Amino acid sequence: MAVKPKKAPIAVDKLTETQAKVELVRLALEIERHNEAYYNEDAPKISDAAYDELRKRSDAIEARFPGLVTRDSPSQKVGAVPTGRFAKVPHSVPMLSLGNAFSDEDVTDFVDRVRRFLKLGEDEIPAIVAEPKIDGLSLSLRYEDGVLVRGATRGDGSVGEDVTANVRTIADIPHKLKGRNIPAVCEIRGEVYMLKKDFLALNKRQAEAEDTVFANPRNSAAGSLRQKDVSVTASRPLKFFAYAWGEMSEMPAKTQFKMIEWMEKAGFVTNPLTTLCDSVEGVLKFYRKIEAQRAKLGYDIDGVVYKVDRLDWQERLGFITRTPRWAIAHKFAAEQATTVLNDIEIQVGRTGALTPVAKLAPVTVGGVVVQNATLHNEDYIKGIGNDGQPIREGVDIRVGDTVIVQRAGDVIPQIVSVVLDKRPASAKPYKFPTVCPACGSHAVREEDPKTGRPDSVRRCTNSLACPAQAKERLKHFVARNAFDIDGLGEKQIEEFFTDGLVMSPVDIFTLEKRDARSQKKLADREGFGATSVRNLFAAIDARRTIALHRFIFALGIRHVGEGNAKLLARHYGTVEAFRAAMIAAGEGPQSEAYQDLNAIEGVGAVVANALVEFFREPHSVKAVDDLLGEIEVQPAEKAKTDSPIAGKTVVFTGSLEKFTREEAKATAERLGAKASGSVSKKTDYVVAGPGAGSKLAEANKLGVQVLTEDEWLALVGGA
Ligand SMILES: NC(=O)c1ccc[n+]([C@@H]2O[C@H](COP(=O)([O-])OP(=O)(O)OC[C@H]3O[C@@H](n4cnc5c(N)ncnc54)[C@H](O)[C@@H]3O)[C@@H](O)[C@H]2O)c1
Ligand SMILES: [Zn+2]
Repeated sequence: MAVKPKKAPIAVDKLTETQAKVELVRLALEIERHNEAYYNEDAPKISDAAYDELRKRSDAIEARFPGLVTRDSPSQKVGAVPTGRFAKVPHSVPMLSLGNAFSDEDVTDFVDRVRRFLKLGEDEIPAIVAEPKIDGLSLSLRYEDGVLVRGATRGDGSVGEDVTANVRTIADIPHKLKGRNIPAVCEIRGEVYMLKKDFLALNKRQAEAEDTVFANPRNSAAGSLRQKDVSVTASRPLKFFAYAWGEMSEMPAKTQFKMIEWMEKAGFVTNPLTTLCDSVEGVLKFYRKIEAQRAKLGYDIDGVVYKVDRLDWQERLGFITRTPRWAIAHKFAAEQATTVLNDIEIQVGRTGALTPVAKLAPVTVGGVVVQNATLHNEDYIKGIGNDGQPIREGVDIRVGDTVIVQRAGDVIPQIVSVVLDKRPASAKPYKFPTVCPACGSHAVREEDPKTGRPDSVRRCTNSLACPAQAKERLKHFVARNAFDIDGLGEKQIEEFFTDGLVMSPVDIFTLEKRDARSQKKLADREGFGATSVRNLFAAIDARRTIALHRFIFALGIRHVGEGNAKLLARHYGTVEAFRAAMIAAGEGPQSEAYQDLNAIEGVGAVVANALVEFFREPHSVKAVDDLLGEIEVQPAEKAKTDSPIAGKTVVFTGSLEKFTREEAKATAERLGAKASGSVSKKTDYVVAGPGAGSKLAEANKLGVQVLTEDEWLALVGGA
């Protein structure tokens, strides 16, 4: 792909009014495009820092030519207009953004502005509440008579999306407010976020199942909350901090700080770092303390928010278009650094995917030395995103390039841009290999049946004999959620595989026998000893009995992640039934076995085809059978087919009091029913607890049978 070197933009103070007008329109369109990707698709195309640059330029031009500001200007708007995916909810009190401070001086200016506006005397110091700025998405929760009735996203500030059902699955969010004297109407606002460790684990599971992986915890939280299928949201580890409010029929307190204390009493989780400060020095001290703790906090924050404590003063200060005058966000500097790309290395994964990794000249980014960065795939290097649209403005990445690396939280470092001015004349576009570096077989990009475009991933076609794939499959086999053998991790597999000791899963279980006969004892190896070998054999023996779902997951079949493995285990019950069904399904899509497999709720054609493909291969079946000769697979508890609710679809709604939603769903599934998040004509029962709203109404409209919690318990036999 030809790369047009970018022209440096004209400095703001050199623009003519006509140029400024054109530039503002161009910037507005570009910002709008990024807003759409960020807020509505949860998949930003550029870094936050690059986005903020666009906005800063737009703001600077507007500051020079105030006559050019229009109602459509980015400086006048919040977020993005919601998509049609969810019902729309007008906010009775708008949900705004925050002004930014980037330096200590900006903070001093903010406090001075507040003082001037309020005409405070020299000795009158406005107390300020400092709160970490959680990097998630804001949410408004409406309680009527203490009962949660609606959850809505910010949207464009005046209209948000109705995510009530999704919100009810978040454990931090009370369905009922605690305490007496709860105002009749309370709108509590705060941030939905995901812990960094939960985000990493989720991405790992998503990658294993070849499902969407998220760029950072914020996108992951936003993408998880904004799901049409509520059970998907329920399965995601979302959390919530309360820090603000919208419509309140009465105010329970007179200051910001006391309001937060009240929210905590009412049953919300509030951020424990929140601090009441009495001077500019105080807030700046807090800022530095939080900045130092940032990497150690369990969640991502992108700054500190300062708010005037007295609510009567907040009221007087009011708003300027999209931001309050009584608050400001003091942002942290982006965790970016410039370095040189020395090489691109291709790694071959368990399913044959060729993944390029950037080898960087070591550089410290946000306190951590970075030497590798992900390059995702071939198109990414060329400057093309997953949707076929340009990324980094279409600039490709070449060995020898000077690049800007970004590390957000614990996320794998990424290359956000290339410094074209520093590109060596000799740098050539990267040629992605078309053969596997591990085995020399052809590596191809299959066509994605959904889009008709080539899949973004190039794969080695030699799935059986490719040593790289075999080794990665073994690593997967012993992983934590698979066989999880103590003392046999990636490092040992790497070693045993290279030495020909363990080439296939069964070899793990014959290791002790073979070692007894061998001249070269394991105990004599570097780094091993009699005790560690004894422990290793004991750990292997402990796994000779394994749960069916772990066994299925351990096989490392494409698209079969932990969730699917559980569904399959529950459906087939025993390893014999599973094996027989998979082989029978290989007879073709018309076969009864295939139809049965494809009909398992949550499985679908992609997974079914991957399973069939695996079991069609005699070598895979042999590997499975060899393994079964050495181990015992425990049967799974099969979903019942003779229960009164077998085959029915059930929806739980309202704040359940006799059991948790998770329990109720598990019971339903165990008894062979499907728990769904939304009511339709296909719903058989709606189980409604107190405060049930739109779903109950929908059920009544469609004539779906509605049960109380007690009636449900009677139906399932108190199970
Ligand atoms: N990369 C991209 O393409 C892209 C596109 C759009 C926006 N963005 C990023 O989004 C941000 C701008 O978006 P914004 O308008 O939502 O503003 P913002 O994130 O800068 O500030 C407002 C938000 O802060 C949040 N917040 C967290 N803790 C808070 C607290 N204690 N008190 C009050 N609010 C708190 C709220 O959700 C609130 O809506 C920037 O960081 C920008 O870089 C990036
Ligand atoms: Zn290969």
